[in-house]
Amino acid sequence: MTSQRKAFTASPPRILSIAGSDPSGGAGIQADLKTIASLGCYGMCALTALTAQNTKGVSEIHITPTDFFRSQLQTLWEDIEIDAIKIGMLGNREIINALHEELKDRRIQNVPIVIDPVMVSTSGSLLLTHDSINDLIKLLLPKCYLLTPNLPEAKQLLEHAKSSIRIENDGNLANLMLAAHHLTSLGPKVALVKGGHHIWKRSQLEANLKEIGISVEGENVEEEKYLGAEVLQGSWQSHKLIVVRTDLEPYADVLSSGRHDQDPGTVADVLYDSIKDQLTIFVKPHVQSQTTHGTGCTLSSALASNLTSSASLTSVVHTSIQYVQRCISRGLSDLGRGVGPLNHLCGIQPRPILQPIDVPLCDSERFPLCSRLISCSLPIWRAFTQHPFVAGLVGYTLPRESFIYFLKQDYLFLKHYARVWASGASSFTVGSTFERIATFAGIAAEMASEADNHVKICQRWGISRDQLETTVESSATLAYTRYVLDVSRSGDALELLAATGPCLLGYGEAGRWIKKEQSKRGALDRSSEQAAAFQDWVEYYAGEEFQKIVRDGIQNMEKYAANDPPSLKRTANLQRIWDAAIRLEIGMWDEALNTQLRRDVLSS
Ligand SMILES: Cc1ncc(COP(=O)(O)O)c(N)n1
Repeated sequence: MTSQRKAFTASPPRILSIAGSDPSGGAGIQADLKTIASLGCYGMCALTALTAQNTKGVSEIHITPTDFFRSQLQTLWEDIEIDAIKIGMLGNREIINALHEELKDRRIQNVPIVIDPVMVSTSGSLLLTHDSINDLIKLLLPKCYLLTPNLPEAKQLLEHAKSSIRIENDGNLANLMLAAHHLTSLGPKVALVKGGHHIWKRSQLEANLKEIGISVEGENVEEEKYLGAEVLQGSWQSHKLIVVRTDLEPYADVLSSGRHDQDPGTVADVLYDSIKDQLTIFVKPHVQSQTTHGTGCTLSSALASNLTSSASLTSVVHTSIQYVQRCISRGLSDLGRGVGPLNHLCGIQPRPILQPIDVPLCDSERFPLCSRLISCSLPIWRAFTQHPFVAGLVGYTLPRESFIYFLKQDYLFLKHYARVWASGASSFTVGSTFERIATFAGIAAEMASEADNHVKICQRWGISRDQLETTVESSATLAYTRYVLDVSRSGDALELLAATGPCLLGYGEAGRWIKKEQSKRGALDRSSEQAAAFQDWVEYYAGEEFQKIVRDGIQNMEKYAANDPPSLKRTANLQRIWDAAIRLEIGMWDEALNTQLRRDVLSS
């Protein structure tokens, strides 16, 4: 049982939180692990300290003995590859020095490190001794990719580092920008200074934006591009400057329990990316809430999780901020008697329409629609493209009967798919041009060639085309194919592309993922008939010919979207279709893995 489970394990991105424990579950490693899991990643932790605390405050702190702290890390390094690290409460100098030593390990040299410089808890307890701040600056900031202080913490760090820069604590955007910029000279490549302590009237913030040369109307307003935000561009003191606003209607409706009066107040965070020399101001509505315990922990672990995608830094930060905003707005206000925790798991309940973007597969600037659809479906997207069925093809541990079962069903599936494209080519709608007819008919023809590949693989086991043709269609195949046919008849071209996109893009990604995983394992024994058949399948989907079809498919979708940019409502509908198709894809693979159970009810 154990080894079988292991054979089918496809790990999601692995995030390590190095932080303290909060037994009330709102902050520290407890918040981190919930955040990481709800963003579709696998969370681990090494404890720097035990605290006794609840929603009202911290009553006691017990710092982990240094040797034991190091031992936790070494035990992880020697076994598990880590994709991102988040560092939170450190407690004292001994822990900082021990961590500094451990971070020298060559196995984690390229892992992005996010540091939340936790100094004082919301309730006022000291979580880092004063004499530790210089060590934090000297030993850990040079290792840091992304530092996430709030403005008072940023000010303290700069003062301890004897920076010549003086920051006022008034939330003025210029202060946030100066702080973010100067903090990167202490080592971090990127600094995100959180301005949540200062609540602006929207009109004041707009005046402040104007003062620094960003206008809210006019030429530098870039149209919303599926980002779920209004994006403005400009410059400040020779740095490129972007403003991402989610405080304006209709974006602000993401906070369903927030206030909806004229001016609910606005807060701003500032990011400085020293690699691009670019500042980004994230302006968001102030969420009227008493449930903010653990906000910093949650944001930094969301950032570490989202950094494992290949999204641009701006969209990683935007995505993470939006996640935290939602968790605060749905916070658990009556959990205890003090400051309640965020609702970390609200993100895995049915999603509101405007999810922020994040781009695991394609570039958000060149492919805004596809990257948006993928990022908003990320947990199920990963469950699909790295499904245990797919994972079983990496080392050929997938049961043979599951594979054959799937090929037979997929053969039927492809036939219905060809019908879908042919009907898309023949339907006469406003967008019915020769180009569209030719594209759609061309895709129908590609289905035939994919089906031929299935026939070729099946022949290895003496299964003929006739047998494939007479296979009984399973419930998962019926559900998926008829759903797509339904969309093709009742929807427009873009909806059809959203329904079929997961199949095309997902198989392309699965093929590439299997090859990548195989290359990590070194030489595989391909001498058995089974291994050869599995590998034929892998090579087909990872091969350049299929990958080109995927790229063309992405471009085709983007072209349709660019010609007739979907409104927010239509984008939300495309997302629903896309998500449904992913769930149906997962259903086909689930079913194939459960063939033993089905044998009695389906003739093969
Ligand atoms: C273990 C631990 N880590 C971090 C915080 C800071 O969180 P907050 O500022 O919300 O109190 C905390 N209270 N406990």
